[in-house]
Amino acid sequence: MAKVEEELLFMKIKENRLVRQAEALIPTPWGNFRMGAYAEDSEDWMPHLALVSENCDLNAPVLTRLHSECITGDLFGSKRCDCGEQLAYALHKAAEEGGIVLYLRQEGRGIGIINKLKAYNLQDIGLNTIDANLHLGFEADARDYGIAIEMLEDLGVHEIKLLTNNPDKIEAFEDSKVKVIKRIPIIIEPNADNREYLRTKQDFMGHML
Ligand SMILES: Nc1nc2c(ncn2[C@@H]2O[C@H](COP(=O)(O)OP(=O)(O)OP(=O)(O)O)[C@@H](O)[C@H]2O)c(=O)[nH]1
Ligand SMILES: [Zn+2]
Repeated sequence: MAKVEEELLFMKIKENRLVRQAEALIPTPWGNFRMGAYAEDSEDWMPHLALVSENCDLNAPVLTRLHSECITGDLFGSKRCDCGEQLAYALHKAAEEGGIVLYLRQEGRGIGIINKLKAYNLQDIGLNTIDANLHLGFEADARDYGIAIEMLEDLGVHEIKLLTNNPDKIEAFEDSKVKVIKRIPIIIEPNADNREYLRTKQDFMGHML
């Protein structure tokens, strides 16, 4: 690609920033949150969501969770992973001490629900969560956390206490204006169905479990 074309493309990418399209008060079992929906355009049906608890001080270091969508775990309580319980815990902590839960539309570590279901079938015949992704022609983890940084910048957050066990999420903030001043673990008791999955995250993805 010619240099000028490259620069134009770069400018275009930079222009396509997420915009808070709408927001509203959402009372939950854990407490009241303001939910903001972020997308590049208002027709987007899958915007990323920011849930900011009503007691959140955006000027202080904010307890923050980056939660990637997992419809099987978050909505239907699938025991194949720890997502549903992690989401409930994050909302509870955010409501308790003031905080933000970013609900990122990166289902299946960025491969989408159709491919995640295919990956589950491969796991049922012996592949682990990483190899199943690779077998389908994807990266082990196809997520990009730049969206989360954009959302936090929009909210005026400068420092966060990140609720995670995933080193990639911490690394994603290294060159950003938003600084991770602390990591808070989010450990869910394993069950018979997710024990192997959690072990793979620990042994091969560097998760601090
Ligand atoms: N491709 C694929 N995705 C999975 C599988 N199990 C869970 N997921 C997805 O993994 C993602 C879990 O992400 P997060 O809840 O952000 O957590 P994490 O990356 O494990 O890191 P933590 O912050 O430590 O919880 C969700 O998008 C799930 O849909 C699997 O076996 N295969
Ligand atoms: Zn899950």
